[in-house]
Amino acid sequence: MTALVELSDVHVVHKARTGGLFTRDRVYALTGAGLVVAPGETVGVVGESGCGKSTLAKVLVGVQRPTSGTVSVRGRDLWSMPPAERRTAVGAGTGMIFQDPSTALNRRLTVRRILRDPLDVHGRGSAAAREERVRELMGLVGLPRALADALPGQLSGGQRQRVAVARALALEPALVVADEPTSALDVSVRAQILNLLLDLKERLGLALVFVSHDIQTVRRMSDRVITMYLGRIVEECPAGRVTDHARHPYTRALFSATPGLLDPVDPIPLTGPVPSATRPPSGCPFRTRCWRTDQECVSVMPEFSAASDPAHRYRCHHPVEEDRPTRDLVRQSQHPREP
Ligand SMILES: Nc1ncnc2c1ncn2[C@@H]1O[C@H](COP(=O)(O)OP(=O)(O)OP(=O)(O)O)[C@@H](O)[C@H]1O
Repeated sequence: MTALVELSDVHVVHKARTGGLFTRDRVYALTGAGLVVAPGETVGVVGESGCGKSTLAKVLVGVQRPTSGTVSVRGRDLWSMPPAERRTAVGAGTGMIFQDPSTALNRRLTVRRILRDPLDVHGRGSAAAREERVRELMGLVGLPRALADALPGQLSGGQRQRVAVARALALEPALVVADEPTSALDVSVRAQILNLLLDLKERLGLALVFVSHDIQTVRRMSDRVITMYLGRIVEECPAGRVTDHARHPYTRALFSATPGLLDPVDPIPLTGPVPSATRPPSGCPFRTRCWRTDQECVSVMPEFSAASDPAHRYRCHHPVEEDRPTRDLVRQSQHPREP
C-alpha cells in the first residue's frame, strides 16, 4: 500500500493528570501503534472512551509529537524535518475537524477571517487569490456567501461545523482527520455533515480518518476499521467484514452492542471496567474483560496475526473463528474461562 501517512511503533506517554504535581504516574495513551493511511481511503477508529482514539488522530496530523516511534508523511520522517518544513508538510498535507465547532472556532473572528487565517499564515497566493479561495471554500461546504461576515455565534451548529470543515480544507490537504465531528450536533444535521464529508472525499480524493463512538456510522463511512483498546491497535479489518468476521473478541463485542446490526442478537457483555491506562494489565490488555482468557493471555502480549483477507489483522491468542456467528459468542461469553 502506498503510504500517505505511516506510523511506526508510535508511543505517546503523558504524565498522569491525577496524583499531584510531582506524580511519577504515567498514562500510556498510545502504545506501539503502527498504521498506514493510503491516499483516498477512509479509516474509521473505534473503541471505548480513553482508549487513545484522539491521541492517534492528533499524531496523524502532527498535532501531537510521539514520545517515541516515527511518523512519516509521504515517506519523510515528520519530526526530523526542520520546523518550517514540518509546518508545511503537516499544514499543507493534513487538516483536523474537532468534535465541537463552538469551541474549535474563534468566536471573535468572522467566517472570512477564520478561513483566510491558514492561507495568510502559509502565505498562499496574492490577497485577491486568498479572497477567491475563501469564496471557493464556502461553496465547497455549501455555505451561502452572505455568511462570510458572520461570527460563529450567529451560525447554527451545522453551519459552524461546515466552517470547521472548510478551514480543514483550506490548504488542500491530502488527509483530513475528523474526531467525533457530529457528536455535538443535533441529530437532524448529523447526516448532512457526514454526507458532506463523504462527498468532499470523493470530489477532492481525500483520505479521511474518522473517529467516533457511533460504531454503525464508522462502519458505513469507512473502508477499513481500526479497533483500539487501552492505547493499542488490536484489530484492523475491512469495514465490510467487521460485523460478522472480526477475529478480536473486543471488536465482536463492540459491534454486537450496536442496535440494528445483528438482528436480533443480545450484546456480548463486557464485564468490569476498562483497566487504568496508568497501570495496564500484563499480557493482553483486554484479558481482564475477555471470556476467552487463559494463562497465555495473562503473561504474553499477542503479536499481530493475519486473517485470510490480507487487509485484516488482529492481536489475539484465541481469536474468534472467522465465520463464527456473533450469536454463538453471546452464549459463550456468558460462561467465561477462568485464567
Ligand atoms: N495531555 C494529557 N495528559 C494526561 N493524560 C492524557 C492527556 N491527553 C490524553 N490523556 C489520557 O490518555 C488516554 C487516551 O486519551 P484519548 O483522548 O486519546 O482517548 P479517546 O479514546 O479519544 O477518548 P474519548 O473517546 O473519551 O475522547 C486517556 O487515558 C486520557 O485521559
